[in-house]
Amino acid sequence: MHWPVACENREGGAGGRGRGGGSGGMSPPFKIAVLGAQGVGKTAIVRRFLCDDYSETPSPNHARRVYLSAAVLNGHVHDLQITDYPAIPAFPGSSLQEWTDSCCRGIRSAHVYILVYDICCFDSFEYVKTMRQQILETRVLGTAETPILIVGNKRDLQRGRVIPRHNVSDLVRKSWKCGYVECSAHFNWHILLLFSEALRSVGCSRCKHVHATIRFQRALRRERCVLM
Ligand SMILES: Nc1nc2c(ncn2[C@@H]2O[C@H](COP(=O)(O)OP(=O)(O)OP(=O)(O)O)[C@@H](O)[C@H]2O)c(=O)[nH]1
Repeated sequence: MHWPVACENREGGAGGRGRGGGSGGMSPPFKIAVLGAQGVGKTAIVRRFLCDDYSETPSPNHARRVYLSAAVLNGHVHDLQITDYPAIPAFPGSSLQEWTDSCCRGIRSAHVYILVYDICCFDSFEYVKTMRQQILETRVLGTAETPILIVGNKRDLQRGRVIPRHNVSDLVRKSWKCGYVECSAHFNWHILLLFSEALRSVGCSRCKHVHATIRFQRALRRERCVLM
């Protein structure tokens, strides 16, 4: 199994362009929005995925960070735009609100939302609940299907879990009809899986017949699993 090892992830403003290669600029990037309460590990997850990097020092985000990467989906290279948003107080209810708050730019047109909570923090799950509800209520009209993936981070702190896993999983999968993944950015558990799930859900809503075969640029190495 081979995949590109060069890392071309770029960090910058929303004006960042897709890669010159990849899909050849022909198709828009898959836009992935990572949301969650403060300190749940959004940045840690994104950086672990893109750079295999992890820091124990909290570095609160006050602005959104946009990263570009790529994934091979069923033999085609797609640009990925992953945006790590700060803990926004509410999902913007209109385009105007979205564009007047620089933290929120681009959020309403994401193709998939990764909503992260800390399995040891009840309030962070409440945040996810609220955010999901607001996304469903306020998304851009005409985008009926809004893939949302719920992610429980800090799985390594399992002993401090505040809601039993099966309760959350049942609620999320059966009632919300969303995907659910638990991960640890600290130990790199299920980080690849969660982005694969996110991409799969975008593939499914964009193109029904896609049974996604996914390889990520740079994100797969050595001991990590290969998803085919
Ligand atoms: N034990 C453990 N700690 C984690 C994990 N992921 C993140 N952390 C820690 O949680 C703290 C917050 O992580 P961040 O990635 O900055 O969280 P964030 O959600 O981006 O925070 P804001 O930008 O403030 O919203 C840091 O000290 C991380 O080291 C994890 O999987 N396990």
